[in-house]
Amino acid sequence: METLYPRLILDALSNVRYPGNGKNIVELGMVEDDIRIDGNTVSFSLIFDKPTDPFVKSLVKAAETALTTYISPEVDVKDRIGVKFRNPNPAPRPDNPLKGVKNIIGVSSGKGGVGKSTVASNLAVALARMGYKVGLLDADIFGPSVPKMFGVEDEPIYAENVDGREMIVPVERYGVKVLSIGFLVDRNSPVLWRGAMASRALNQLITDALWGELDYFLIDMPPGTSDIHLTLVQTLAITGAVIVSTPQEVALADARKGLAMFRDDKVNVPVLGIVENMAWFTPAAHPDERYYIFGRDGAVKLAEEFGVRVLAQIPLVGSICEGGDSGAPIALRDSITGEAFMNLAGNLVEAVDERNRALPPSAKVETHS
Ligand SMILES: Nc1ncnc2c1ncn2[C@@H]1O[C@H](COP(=O)(O)OP(=O)(O)OP(=O)(O)O)[C@@H](O)[C@H]1O
Repeated sequence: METLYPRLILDALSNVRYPGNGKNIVELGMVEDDIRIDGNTVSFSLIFDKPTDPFVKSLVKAAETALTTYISPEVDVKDRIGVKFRNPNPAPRPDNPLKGVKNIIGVSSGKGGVGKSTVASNLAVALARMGYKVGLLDADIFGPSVPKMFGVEDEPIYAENVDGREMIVPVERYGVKVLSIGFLVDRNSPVLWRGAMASRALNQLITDALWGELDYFLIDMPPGTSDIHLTLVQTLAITGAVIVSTPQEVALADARKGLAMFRDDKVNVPVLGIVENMAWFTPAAHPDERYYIFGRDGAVKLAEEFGVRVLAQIPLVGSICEGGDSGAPIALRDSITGEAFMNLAGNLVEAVDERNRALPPSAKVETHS
């Protein structure tokens, strides 16, 4: 066998490619400058970014094989390749950034404009009226309407220094702690740009905000299925999802996609139930009459199909819309409609209790970078 020298070793190792980017381990700087040669015996180290690199074992094996194949089968390198990591202890992501929060509920819809924010806002107020500690995060980048529904659009947002970290203080209204993506991302900027900004801004609203102790943390999610949903399930262990739909066919078709997304193996968020909004129209002058203008019981049938609860049927009434516009959700009032949202809150509490008894806590969705 010819005499070994470092260049020969490096030339042989340049045949080993890092899976994924196709570059060889020498040009990637993965071969440490510690090659030792003693007769036929060769030892050196390979440097990986982090211990979680999935290719550590296979690349060590490939490097051994490269030396015995391209130089000589007599090269003695087996079990002599060390492994080092540039970031041996990557800062662990906080497992649950909301330590004091018991239940995280995503309020979602397949289609825009079905009343998801109205339901989320009234549900939050109703839970607070029942005595629970409630937070509401408006994550709907396409139409952040929670600030308007709570009348806090022009409220200044303060930060408080906690242990050297600037923490955002949620606005408190009607017993609910509220923050909205609309506070951070300019509502007049184009949707595309907002999308790019949104994931970071959302993370900030979750991890850099003083949510404190909460029984229920509601998230008004964007309609449909999007990157924002992925960001949320990766940042938070969501207890369960509530799907809002009208009885209309097009809304139901989209709600079905939303249900499938939450149930997907990779997302795996339990669906707590469906809220049928605008279930019927009741004119103010004829409170006993019901007109099924968007169809009848569509969401109820969808719930049956997927084996989930109907958490509430909310009628289409002028006072719900007025409540939203005036910044005072209808659930604050003791009216028939206010009562509908109190019932929804009661049913949700039951569904969450049942879910927590039957299933282990949700886990965040892990992805490989
Ligand atoms: N049950 C209801 N009765 C009367 N008006 C309603 C009802 N539900 C929602 N609305 C009104 O419908 C409009 C849309 O509601 P909302 O903003 O809650 O929908 P959304 O699904 O969150 O929409 P987006 O996807 O744009 O965020 C609002 O003006 C709201 O006041």
